[in-house]
Formats: sequence, structure tokens, C-alpha cells
Amino acid sequence: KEKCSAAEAEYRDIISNAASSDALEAARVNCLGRKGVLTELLKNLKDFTIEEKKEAGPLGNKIKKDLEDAFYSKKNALESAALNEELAKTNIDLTLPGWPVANGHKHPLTIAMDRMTAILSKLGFVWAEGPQIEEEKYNFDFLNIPLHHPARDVQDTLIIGGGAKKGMVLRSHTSNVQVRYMEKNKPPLRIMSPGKVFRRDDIDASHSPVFHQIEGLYVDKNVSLADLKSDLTAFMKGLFGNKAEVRFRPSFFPFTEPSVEVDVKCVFCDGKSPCSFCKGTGWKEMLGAGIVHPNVLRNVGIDPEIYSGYAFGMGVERLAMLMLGIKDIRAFYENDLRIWKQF
Ligand SMILES: Cc1ccc(OCc2nc(C(=O)N[C@H]3CCS(=O)(=O)C3)cs2)cc1
Repeated sequence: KEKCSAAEAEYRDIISNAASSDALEAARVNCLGRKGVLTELLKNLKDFTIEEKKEAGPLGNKIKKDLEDAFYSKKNALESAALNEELAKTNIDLTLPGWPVANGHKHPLTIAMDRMTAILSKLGFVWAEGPQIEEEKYNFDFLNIPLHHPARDVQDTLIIGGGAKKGMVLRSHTSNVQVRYMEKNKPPLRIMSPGKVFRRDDIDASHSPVFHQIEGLYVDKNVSLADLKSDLTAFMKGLFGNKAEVRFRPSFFPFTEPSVEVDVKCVFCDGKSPCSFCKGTGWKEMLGAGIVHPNVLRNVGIDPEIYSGYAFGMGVERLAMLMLGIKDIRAFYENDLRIWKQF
């Protein structure tokens, strides 16, 4: 008993004076290690009588436990003192908040494209894709666009290789997808073709040589202008809300007859006070559409006496600018974070 208490007193002294965790660890091994002073002392217990063990056992283990705790708390104290000393040398203020992790988000064009294609897919349109570098016949000929049509001129279309009439072009609309699809699939068919299109345009606030379009095509038996009007009205209400008012105006496109242009009532003004958005007309043109011209059906081997269809096309940038209040189309391509951070 005396020896254990003496050992405890001696090691408590060593612990309180220990200046480094190495010295402390060495002392711990000397005291509590396999060959440690206290370990050796406690080995004598096995020679004690039952009576003696009853008192000496718990006493010895308590001293052992207390010393272990003392070693441990001193070790912690030395380590945190070392850390604080280290921190005192640097001027890093650990209480400052961390760098905010900026979480990204979709590009506004993608947001607009996703909204439009989601509504169209609910209306039963299936996503179709096709090449951006296209043969002239799929971009023009199949679409009843005559050889002398201005759209074919180099002023409007970006022509790649070969003579102007025979070369490949950068597609000026995604109609090539519809033509290719009709060559391989017979009616009934109901497809949408989102994608990039190219025009020879100098970039300015409302024009870009590269922009995005979504076209739709529905071919079946007895498809009429009524189907077109009801489906496109549903699409516009899906986009601008149920209260949106839609107007159909007669128009002309070589690939549709009759052709219409579809306006939506100005969402910013009642059309009386001239607003920059609708130029005071109260209406905003959103897309073009029409009944597919019989020549187009014939060109892909569909009999216009049996089948009929409607088609439509719209610009995504245009819609995104309306939806998000962006005044300059170039904002979509300059990736200026000061703009995109606002969405
Ligand atoms: C086989 C096939 C037959 C007909 C088709 O008609 C697609 C159509 N597009 C329009 C139209 O007005 N498009 C413009 C809107 C704005 S834009 O992005 O500049 C292009 C009207 S009908 C397509 C494919």
C-alpha cells in the first residue's frame, strides 16, 4: 500500500512537471507500461490472501485509473497548449465564416427550352434530333422552298463547301429533323425538334447567327386548323398561364398552307399604354405555324389525299427574353456572371 501511494505521488509530480508530450509518454510507459513500476507492484497482488486482495485490489486499480486519467488530461493540456501557441503565431482567424460555395444553376436558355419541351411532351410530342450540318435538300428542297427563294441565298444561309446550290449548309431551321423523321416513320407521327440553328446575321441586340429553335409536327388523318389552334393555345397557356390570350393571324410560309402567326397578349400592359415589350400593340408574336403543304408530304412519300398535318416553329431566345426580361440576345452567349447571378 505504501509503495503504491509513493509511486502515485512520484508520478503525479512527474506529470505536473512534464514539459513535453514525449517526456510525458516516457513517464506513462515507466509507470503503467508492461514493465512499469505500478504494473510490477500490482503483480504482487497474486501472492496476497483473499482477505488482503479484497482491500488492496480495488485500491491498486483506483490508483492505476487515477494515474491514467492524470496522464491523459496532461497530454490533452500539452497538445492544446501547443496548438494555441501555433495559432498565436499565425493571423488566421478561425472564427471567420468559410468561403461560400456558389451552387450553379441551369443556363436561362436551358430553363426556357426545358419549360417548352416539357409542355410539348405533355401534349404528346416526342423528341427528335438531326444533323446541324445538313444537305441542301433536307434544309430547303423537301420543304417546298423553290430554288430561287431568297432564304437560299448566301445572305441568309451559311453554306459549307461546294457550289452554293450543291454544298452542305448549316441548317437554318430544325425542319430537317422532321423531314428525315418522315422519311423513316409513317403517320401517325407527333414529334418536336429542339436544337441549334444558324443564319447569316450580324449579331446585334435582337439577332444572333446562332440561336435555338423548337419545331413541332403532327401528321395523322383529318388533321385540321382546329387541331393546330387548340394544341397551340394549350401550349401558350402552359407557358404563360391559363389567363394568357392567344391570337392567330394569317401569314405565309412555303412549307405550310394555310400559314398563321400566333401572338400572345402582352403580359406587361393592356395594350393601351405603349410599352417597350409590345410596342403598344398589346400583342407579342410568339411563333409561326400552318397546315403542312401537300408538296412536303408528297416529297417524303406521304399521300396528302389520306393524311394531313400541322407544323409550328418558334425561337427559344425570343421566348427566354420575354420570360426573363432580357433585352439583349447577346447576354445568352457572353456568360457574364453579373447577369446570370440574377437568375
Ligand atoms: C416537314 C415540315 C413542315 C413544316 C414545317 O414548318 C415549321 C414552321 N415554322 C414556322 C415558323 O414561323 N418558324 C419561325 C418561327 C421563329 S424562327 O425560329 O425564326 C422560325 C412556321 S411553320 C416544318 C417541317
